[in-house]
Amino acid sequence: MSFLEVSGISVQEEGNTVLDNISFQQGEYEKIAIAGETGSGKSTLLQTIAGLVQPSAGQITFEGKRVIGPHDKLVPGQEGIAYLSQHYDLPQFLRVEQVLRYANTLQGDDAEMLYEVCRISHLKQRRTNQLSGGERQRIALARLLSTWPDLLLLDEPYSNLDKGHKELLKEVIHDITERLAITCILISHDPHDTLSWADRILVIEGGRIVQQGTPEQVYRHPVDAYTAGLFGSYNLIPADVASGFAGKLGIDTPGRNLLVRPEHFNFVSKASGPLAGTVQKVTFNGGYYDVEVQLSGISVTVRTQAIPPATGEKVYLTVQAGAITVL
Ligand SMILES: Nc1ncnc2c1ncn2[C@@H]1O[C@H](COP(=O)(O)OP(=O)(O)OP(=O)(O)O)[C@@H](O)[C@H]1O
Repeated sequence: MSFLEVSGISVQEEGNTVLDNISFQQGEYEKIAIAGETGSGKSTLLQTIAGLVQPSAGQITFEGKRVIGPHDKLVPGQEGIAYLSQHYDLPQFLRVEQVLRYANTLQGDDAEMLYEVCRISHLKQRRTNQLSGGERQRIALARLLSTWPDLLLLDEPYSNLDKGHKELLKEVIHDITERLAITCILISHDPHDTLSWADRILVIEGGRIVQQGTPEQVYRHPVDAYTAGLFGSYNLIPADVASGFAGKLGIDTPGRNLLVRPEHFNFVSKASGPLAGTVQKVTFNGGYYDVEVQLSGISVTVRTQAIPPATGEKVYLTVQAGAITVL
């Protein structure tokens, strides 16, 4: 029996298919991230798992029990699952300590540990209208966790946070999984949030899962340009120039589009560089440079942390072993 089993879930809203036959399983303590463009169905999927949206087909089982949708339940929601919405709400003008006390089902030490994990112990005497956005969010999270769920669903928790609050929330989420042993599913637009955190990433496009795998798999071997673009920049080598491009590297390709990440190109000496080109443009990005190189029939972007060649310079490139994805 899986901790969470999502089988063939579809959701219709106003005659449109928002989720289309979604299936996946989650093991206890497995960290799953969901990535996808705006409107692809990520929030709807979390809300369906939480029992807040009615599926038109399929079934969700959580810890061996079927999740009941809102049409079949007086008070929507599933015991043991907590959903932190992008649009959480706190009661106005109460002290934080009151908000937490009214929601709390935990005994003294457990409650204190939860507040410490959420980095809110120092805020208890504040009123809810005297808090920053990041502080409000951590209090909403602590209030939700005070029922001690087994599964926490986090819907874009990092959006609208400045760098400091974002880093603090990352520590909180780390401690929720490690110290409180609560399993999480997290949605984020930012590849830095998902690639470094997740055990597995589900990629959603138009309500369907188009790829799932470890962060390395979805980053290094995306199934298409959509998935590649969610996790960083890429060069698409069109099929008509692909065999000439790959041939120079000693690789046979089946005449399909190729995908290469900018950091997977290396500048090399003339003797060892099978791809010859001319630098068109150099962009400084802080920790690295993006160098646009015109090769025969195609322009590519090469990312380097070293001092870059100058515009107009003749350069030679190779691609790191195994870093070409055939689409
Ligand atoms: N209650 C609803 N009624 C009508 N359409 C809806 C409803 N809920 C969601 N949708 C539509 O379903 C699609 C998916 O919405 P959803 O919020 O799940 O996407 P998302 O991937 O979470 O987007 P975002 O990243 O912008 O939050 C959108 O086109 C949205 O307009």
